[in-house]
Amino acid sequence: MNGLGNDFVVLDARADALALVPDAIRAIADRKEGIGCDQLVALEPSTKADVFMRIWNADGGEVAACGNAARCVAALVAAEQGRPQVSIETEDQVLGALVGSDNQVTIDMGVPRLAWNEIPLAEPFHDTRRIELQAGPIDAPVMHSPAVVNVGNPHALFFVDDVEAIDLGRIGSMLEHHPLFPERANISLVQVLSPGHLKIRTWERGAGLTRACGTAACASAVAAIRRELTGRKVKVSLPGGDLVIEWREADGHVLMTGPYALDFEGTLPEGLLAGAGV
Ligand SMILES: N[C@@H](CCC[C@H](N)C(=O)O)C(=O)O
Repeated sequence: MNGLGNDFVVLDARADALALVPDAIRAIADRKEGIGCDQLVALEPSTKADVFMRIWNADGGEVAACGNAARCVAALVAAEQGRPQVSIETEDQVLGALVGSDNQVTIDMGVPRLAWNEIPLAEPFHDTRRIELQAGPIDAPVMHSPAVVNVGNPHALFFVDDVEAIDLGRIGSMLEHHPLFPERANISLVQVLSPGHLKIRTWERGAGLTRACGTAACASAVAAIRRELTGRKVKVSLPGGDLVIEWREADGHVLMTGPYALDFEGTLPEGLLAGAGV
């Protein structure tokens, strides 16, 4: 499946438990030898929600949130259950979802975490709207003072004049592994096009440059709203398409709305996992 080009292999492990080791995940995610995806997702039984969604990045590391995959999984479960409202448990929280008849899915991503130790950062910062971090030559940093937000996973958001002018592919890994981020971080460039419209590009932790990152869109909107650059509802344009993000005033929840797509349905090719330790 994919959400705006952020692609996933979704495995149904509800009847038969899966024991995937990182080598197996990397083998499936490999774009040359395997199926190829940004994230691998397993559907598991849940006692708290309609389904449990386990998520691994292409590098084999397990993570607690994936906005685009949540829309895809919500659409699958809603079709199975024959109702538009479903819930998804993750390692982080239970997400509510509403699947529309127009291919659009809204996910309630919960309340963003903003304190330095919730991101987490390696050292205290009182104001996470802007933290001290410079990227580029010391005397002329091209990127500096990112906002940081956790929406189930850690994000650093660099506000820039033009997201296309920076070679994110070159500096993304270095920023992802910056010592300020003890759990590493997803790195985004954010451009304010208008008070209702952001444009972003994201280097994903454990996956690299992506066509779209749902949690990055949520984190970017939260950061822009905290800096009073936009209203509480914004369109976020990503290389793969658009999402609408609302940070609801009443309860502080972030709502993400966007499409999903089913690319292919079948079984894993035989031999793909041979020698991968499954
Ligand atoms: N593609 C996802 C985010 C996947 C996890 C992320 N790379 C992390 O390590 O936290 C999305 O759409 O949110």
